[in-house]
Amino acid sequence: MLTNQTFAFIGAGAMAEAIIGGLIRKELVQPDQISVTNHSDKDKLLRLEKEYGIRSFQLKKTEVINASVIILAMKPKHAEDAIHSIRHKVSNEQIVVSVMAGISTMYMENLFAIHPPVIRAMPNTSAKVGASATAICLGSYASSTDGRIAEALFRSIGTVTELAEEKMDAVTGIAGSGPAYLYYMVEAMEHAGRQAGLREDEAKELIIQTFFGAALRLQHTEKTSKELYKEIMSPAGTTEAAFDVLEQHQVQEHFTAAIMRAIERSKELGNTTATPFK
Ligand SMILES: NC(=O)C1=CN([C@@H]2O[C@H](COP(=O)(O)OP(=O)(O)OC[C@H]3O[C@@H](n4cnc5c(N)ncnc54)[C@H](O)[C@@H]3O)[C@@H](O)[C@H]2O)C=CC1
Ligand SMILES: O=C(O)[C@@H]1CCC=N1
Repeated sequence: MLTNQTFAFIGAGAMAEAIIGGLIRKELVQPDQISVTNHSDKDKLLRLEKEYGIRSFQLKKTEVINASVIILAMKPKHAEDAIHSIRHKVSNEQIVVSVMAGISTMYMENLFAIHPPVIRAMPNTSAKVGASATAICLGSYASSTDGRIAEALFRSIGTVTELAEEKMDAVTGIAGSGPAYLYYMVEAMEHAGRQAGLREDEAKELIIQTFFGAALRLQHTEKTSKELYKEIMSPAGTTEAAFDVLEQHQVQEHFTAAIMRAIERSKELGNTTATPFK
């Protein structure tokens, strides 16, 4: 499904690179199927060309963007400017895939001069190692074939769930931002390891396997998350001692509130009013 497609990334930041890196690593897409541009950082484009063997291009010099799939990977606040700058370079035969947090398919559709199929996606940076949890939803002009192409793109870098658009903000707060919460917890484990005398490399190996093991266990059991952590707690043991501190500081309540704030922020990012193309 991907062998006949070509991909142009508009935006060459962390997320674009994670997707490009993942695609190339899986070898389902060849480097010559991928091109990339950004706003102004030529050095970054040169590095991407060198590291991944892909091609970079300048929007100004290009009439129609030369790709069957165009991936919008700029910050949400740049969505309007970016779409304005490409709207005459896109045809209805090209699929526009956006990974921007909060930005709705209708908002993007209104900014184009024509009606290209638009697909909103929310991947995460684990794409780089082929393990993103991505959700996608289809805009009003996207056909099921367009959806299958987008699904194949993201399936090559992890799992894909197709959802109703109103669920995309929840996905963004949980899975888009999700790896950051886990890395923050890893950082806490690293701090504790250091304080307790573990070398950095020793701690790292233990922490990574602990995360891997917990994820695998979760995947292969019917037990709830509560049952799983209760299973680890011996009466008056070490885990219970740790949970006493977590509960004393209401860590879970605060964590839930933090994730709800991310979901709310995704909605806020989408609450921009753009000037529709006339
Ligand atoms: N970083 C992450 O973990 C995730 C990010 N996203 C979404 O991906 C998008 C990009 O995020 P990051 O890669 O983190 O941002 P970033 O700031 O690292 O990269 C943004 C890129 O867009 C380019 N850009 C801005 N305006 C442009 C224009 N008019 N034309 C061409 N290029 C333009 C910039 O030059 C830069 O290369 C955001 O909308 C974000 O919501 C989605 C899921 C996860
Ligand atoms: O922080 C952000 O806005 C982006 C969206 C999801 C992950 N990173």
